[in-house]
Amino acid sequence: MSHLPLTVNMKGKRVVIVGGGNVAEKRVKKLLEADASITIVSPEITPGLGHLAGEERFHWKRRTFERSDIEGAFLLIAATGIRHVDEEVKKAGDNVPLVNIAGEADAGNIHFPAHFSRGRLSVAVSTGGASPALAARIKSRLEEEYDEDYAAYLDYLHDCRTKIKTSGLSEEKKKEAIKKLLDEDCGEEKEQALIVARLEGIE
Ligand SMILES: C[C@@]1(CC(=O)O)c2cc3[nH]c(cc4nc(cc5[nH]c(cc(n2)[C@H]1CCC(=O)O)[C@@](C)(CC(=O)O)[C@@H]5CCC(=O)O)C(CC(=O)O)=C4CCC(=O)O)c(CCC(=O)O)c3CC(=O)O
Ligand SMILES: NC(=O)C1=CN([C@@H]2O[C@H](COP(=O)(O)OP(=O)(O)OC[C@H]3O[C@@H](n4cnc5c(N)ncnc54)[C@H](O)[C@@H]3O)[C@@H](O)[C@H]2O)C=CC1
Repeated sequence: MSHLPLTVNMKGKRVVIVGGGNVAEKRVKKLLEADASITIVSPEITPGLGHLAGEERFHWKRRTFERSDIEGAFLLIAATGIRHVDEEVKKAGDNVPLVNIAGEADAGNIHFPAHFSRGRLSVAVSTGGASPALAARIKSRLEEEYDEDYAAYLDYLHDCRTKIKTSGLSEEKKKEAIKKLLDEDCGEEKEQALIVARLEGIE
C-alpha cells in the first residue's frame, strides 16, 4: 500500500461528484463540514441531497456526466455504481489531483476513511479497501473512548500550548511543559482554569 494519511484543507476547493446516491450524500455531508465548493452531476439525487440542494449548499447539474464537468476540479469522486460510467469519469480525471472511485478501491488515488471529530481532534481509520466494515467498527470503538468532552479538552490544550510557545521559556523547557500538560489531572474545568492561570505567569 502506498497510501499516506494526510489532512487536507478543503476550504473553497472545487469538488465534482458524479452520482447522487447514498454514497454521494455521505461525501457531501463531510465535504460541507470542510467548506468545500461542491458540484454534483447526476440526473437524480437522494431526498437528503435534494434538501441540501434546495438550500443551495452545492450546485446540482441535473443530467448525466460529460467530460467538461471536471474542469478545474481539485477532487473528483465517481459514485454512480455503473462501471463504465465510473471508468469514463476516471479517464476524464487524468489531470485532477485527487480522484476517488467509490466502487473500486484501487482505481482512484485516495480512499475515504471512517472518520469522526471532537472539535480539533480528528480520528480517521482506513483499511485501504480491505474491509470498510472493520474500519467502521474500529471507528465506533474509538468514538466511545474519545467522547464529546474531548472537544473542550483539545481547546484547553491548544490554549495552554499557545501560552507556553509564546512564553520566554527555553525551547527545552517549552517541550517539557507541553508534554507535562498531558499528565496533569485536568479533566475538570476548575483544574484547567488553574493550570491556564499558572501558565499566564510563566516567563
Ligand atoms: C474504497 C472505499 C470507497 C472510498 O474510498 O470512497 C469503499 C468501497 C466500498 N465499500 C463497500 C461496502 C461497504 N462500505 C461500508 C462502509 C464504509 N465504507 C467506507 C469507505 C470505503 N468504502 C473506502 C475504503 C475505506 C477502507 O477500506 O477503509 C467508510 C469507512 C467511510 C465512508 O464511506 O464514509 C464507511 C464506514 C463509515 C462509518 O461507519 O463511519 C459498508 C458497511 C456499512 O455500510 O455499514 C459496506 C458494506 C460491507 C462491505 O462490503 O464491507 C463496497 C462494496 C459495495 C458493493 O458491494 O456494492 C466498496 C467497493 C469496493 O469494495 O471496492
Ligand atoms: N461507503 C462506501 O464507500 C460505499 C461505496 N459503495 C459503492 O459506491 C458506488 C455508489 O453507491 P450508491 O451511492 O449506493 O449508488 P446509487 O445507485 O444509490 O447512486 C448512483 C447515482 O448515480 C447516478 N447516475 C447514474 N448514471 C449516471 C451518469 N451517467 N452520470 C451521472 N450520474 C449518474 C444515479 O442517478 C444515482 O444518483 C457504488 O459503486 C458502490 O459499490 C457502496 C457502498 C458503500
